[in-house]
Amino acid sequence: MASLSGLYSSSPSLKPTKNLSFKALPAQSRDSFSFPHSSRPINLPLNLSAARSVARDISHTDAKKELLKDPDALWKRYLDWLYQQKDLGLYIDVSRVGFTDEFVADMEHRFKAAFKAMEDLEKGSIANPDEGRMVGHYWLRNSKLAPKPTLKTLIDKTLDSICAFSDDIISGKIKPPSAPAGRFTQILSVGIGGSALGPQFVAEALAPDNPPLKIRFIDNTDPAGIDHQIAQLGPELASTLVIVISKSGGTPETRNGLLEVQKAFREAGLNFAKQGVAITQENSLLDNTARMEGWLARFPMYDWVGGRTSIMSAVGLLPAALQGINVREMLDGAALMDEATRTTSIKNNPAALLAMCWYWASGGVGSKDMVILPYKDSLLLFSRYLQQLVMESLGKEFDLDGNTVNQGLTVYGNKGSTDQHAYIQQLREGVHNFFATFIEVLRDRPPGHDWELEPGVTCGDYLFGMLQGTRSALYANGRESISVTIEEVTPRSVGALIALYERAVGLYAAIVNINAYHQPGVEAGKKAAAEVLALQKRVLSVLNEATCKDPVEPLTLDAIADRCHAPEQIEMIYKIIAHMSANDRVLIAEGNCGSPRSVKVYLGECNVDDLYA
Ligand SMILES: O=P(O)(O)OC[C@H]1O[C@](O)(CO)[C@@H](O)[C@@H]1O
Repeated sequence: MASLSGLYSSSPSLKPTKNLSFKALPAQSRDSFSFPHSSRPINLPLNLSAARSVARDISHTDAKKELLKDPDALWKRYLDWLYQQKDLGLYIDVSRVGFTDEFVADMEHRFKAAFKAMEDLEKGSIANPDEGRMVGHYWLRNSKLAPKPTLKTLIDKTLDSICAFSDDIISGKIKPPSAPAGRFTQILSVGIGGSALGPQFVAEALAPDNPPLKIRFIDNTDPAGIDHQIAQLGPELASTLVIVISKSGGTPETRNGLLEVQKAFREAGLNFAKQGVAITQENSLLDNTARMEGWLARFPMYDWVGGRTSIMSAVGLLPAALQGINVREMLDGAALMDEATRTTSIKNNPAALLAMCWYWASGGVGSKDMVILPYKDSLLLFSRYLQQLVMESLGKEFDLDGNTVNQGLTVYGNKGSTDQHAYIQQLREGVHNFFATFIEVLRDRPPGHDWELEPGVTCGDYLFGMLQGTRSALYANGRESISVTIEEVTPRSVGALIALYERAVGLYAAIVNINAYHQPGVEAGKKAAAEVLALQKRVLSVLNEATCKDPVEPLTLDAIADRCHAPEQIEMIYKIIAHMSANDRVLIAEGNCGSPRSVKVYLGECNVDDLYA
């Protein structure tokens, strides 16, 4: 299983033939809302080296105490640093982060190079040197930026074809072959990592209550999870559009999800190909499979777009469009934010502001975690989305010069005020190893739906109060926070939020001198998983041989490891046998499972074909 070739063929690779037991192993009005800018900085006596100190705690600084004692000074700091992007109705408040003027001056210097690197990236430089790739997600929302006319055409044509296809699906012009309703009603999205998190976030944030097609996801190789999704579809499988998403086209979890779904289609007497859509790079295994099997449609992923920044490619746009989400608005929001984040002054660049605060709060070495707290249910998955964007981009062992740096920035969070009843206790009073980002949404409900549940107070006022209260309570105890405010959750604001964080990650990576666009660490786990499955095949083959003897020769774990030429893998062999046993596979184990050395194993029956395979 070390090689991924043949992944998309549907022949089962392991052929257990009989069950056995080796049981029980322990198992407002937008126009009227604007903030003024003041230009009076507050001098906080903290410096860059203090920022780099892991143990730094602003509650112990005189400056912090001064600010707390002096609401006017804090208000001035607020006004001085408040960022607003009027067209997007987006605001960023960094006043509750304790950076100093000296720190900002030092950062201005560092950001010069970062802005230049970003400019070069947008012009098509090989910004991902380890993989020799350009990094072009910014072109997706402004194709004029693409460094070659052919790329521009490709981006534009793909967007047009996504919109046309989804219109045809929604209108029923393209019908499922055997659905009584005559229209596709469901989407089953199969993909993992960047090929799932973006579509999941967008669906949760933006899908209308009654979308033209409802979406569900298979984003793992958990058989029970897959069964659950298929079972939930029930007879609607016949009107389900299955979108298989994989940039590489060779990710095992996605391959497995596809094979499981194809099996369900066969069992239901349905023709999968007529309901299958692939989003992948040209000529990938998935692409070739889809082409050869004659799937309903194929959409391209590009070499120059990374999985975790693929939300504005077909990966995010097709599922969104099919749910009735205005994808062009989402792209416009992102494009506007891209423009805003090209400014080369930190104070006027929202992404640079974020990156600077991350650097300050985490000492530029990830010494504090970033807790993302959107106070809006529909933004629940934002922190999960950002987890991959930030951690897969910034979590790197080496810098661009080959020095060991073990960089990163840990991201977690769910939503407020829900989390106030879970872990905010520790954030306020416990170990001081984080900084918070509040995401505030001004509009509580669509106009005309609000009511006062007590005189002068709405449900949304409570949510607002909880956010502001938590922000104040954290600050009063020396815990720093950033607040990002949007007016409403719309395709534009969601596009803008995504673009904001994409740019912040890119800038931060540049100031700490790492490659944000590769993920070498993920490969080690994938390789090791492939090795485990290869070992399992060897174990089965060895056991089969012993089972085919007359009389059957039960084997100890040592004997199995020996015959697999893998004595150093005895623990893994034990785990493989235990796992197969727990799943009623063909093993017969004698002895005491609790004491592995006493166990002897053989198969339920000899498979002669496998002997000569
Ligand atoms: O889209 P693919 O190629 O299936 O990859 C899925 C995910 O796997 C990763 O490569 C990490 O395993 C992510 O970067 C990516 O988003």
